[in-house]
Amino acid sequence: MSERKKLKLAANIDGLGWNFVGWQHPDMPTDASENIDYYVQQAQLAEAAKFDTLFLVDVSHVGPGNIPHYLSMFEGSTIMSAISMKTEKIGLSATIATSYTDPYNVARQVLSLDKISRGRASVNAVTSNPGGMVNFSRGHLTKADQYPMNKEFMEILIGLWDTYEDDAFIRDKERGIYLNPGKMHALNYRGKYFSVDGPLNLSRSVQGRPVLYTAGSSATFMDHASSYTDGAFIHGQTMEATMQVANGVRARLTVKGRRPEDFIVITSQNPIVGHTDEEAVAKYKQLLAFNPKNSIPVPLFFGSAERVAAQVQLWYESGAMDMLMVRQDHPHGLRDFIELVVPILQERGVFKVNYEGDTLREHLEIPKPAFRKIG
Ligand SMILES: Cc1cc2nc3c(=O)[nH]c(=O)nc-3n(C[C@H](O)[C@H](O)[C@H](O)COP(=O)(O)O)c2cc1C
Repeated sequence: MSERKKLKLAANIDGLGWNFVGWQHPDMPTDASENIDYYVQQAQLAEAAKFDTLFLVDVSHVGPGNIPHYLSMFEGSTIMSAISMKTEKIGLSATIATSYTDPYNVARQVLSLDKISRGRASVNAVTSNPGGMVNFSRGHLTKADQYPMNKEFMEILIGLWDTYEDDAFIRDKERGIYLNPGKMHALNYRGKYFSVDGPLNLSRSVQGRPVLYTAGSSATFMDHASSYTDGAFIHGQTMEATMQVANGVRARLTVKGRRPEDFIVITSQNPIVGHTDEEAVAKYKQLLAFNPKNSIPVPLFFGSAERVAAQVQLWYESGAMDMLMVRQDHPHGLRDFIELVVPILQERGVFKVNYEGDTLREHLEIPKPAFRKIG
């Protein structure tokens, strides 16, 4: 365990929360999911608590039956760009669906976010629900196309981010030399779904490349995560089930000659925390009372701060997660976790007390990838 990095924390900025009723709470702005002031407030709260990154999960196809948050929420890279100007250290992550956009656009958006934020950008590149095909002029494609597209997408993204070598730009006014053209590389990728020549018109990231994640549960997801990404967002109903997926991804990393220590396994929970168990139960019941027709599952991380801190530590130490993503069920879910649980984790040496670097890769304790020639 000597190489074990500290626990990482992510705050999922989920506006109105992950249920149908949180928006009715008196302290929740009813437009929270598209309210810039609310997002900035949550981001600054997480940064003050030294969270490693912000996260925004996404949806590509909605209808009136979705949770209120999904019905009116910001697009990820747009809101993360705005937040980057109101924060200094915390990482920024948007989710994009590789089935519903072009890799050239995403490479450019995310590397722009990386430049704007001075090395804090990341992207969660998921296949998404096949229902979204109809919104993106891709009604001729099916679920069976999604992972092959995802593979091509990842290869192009990584390739485009290595368009320029680190020292490609000379920018010497006296000599009138802007670029060393020998250090600019085209991609010339030809796939079944995407065809991209490159080069991309942005210099290399200070963190090598923006951090790349994906999310899923299948064997194909694990193969893609272990081949291409820096981290994987997984889910399990229990700690044991989560550990099984985590270990599945780690085993594949090892087979491919990668170090699991250089990879971030992420799982999300919606903690409801109180000073005491009774206080947490009261918060949960308050949510239920807003609309008795809408039940909310009892959170897995639930109860007094001591109890929840012990759960977090156990999940982390047993390898079920490297990073906990905190989502909100209760409008004070993030604040309560920060005020009550984080100090306990810090006191036990599980979570850091200060940022030790500037880039997201430094926060995550994962290496800066060396430039790799493409094309
Ligand atoms: C933990 C987790 C998080 C996910 N987050 C998103 C998301 O934010 N947006 C989205 O469209 N799909 C999301 N998905 C769905 C995946 O993109 C994918 O469509 C689904 O998991 C099916 O693929 P699989 O069989 O490999 O799991 C998520 C899936 C998992 C397991």
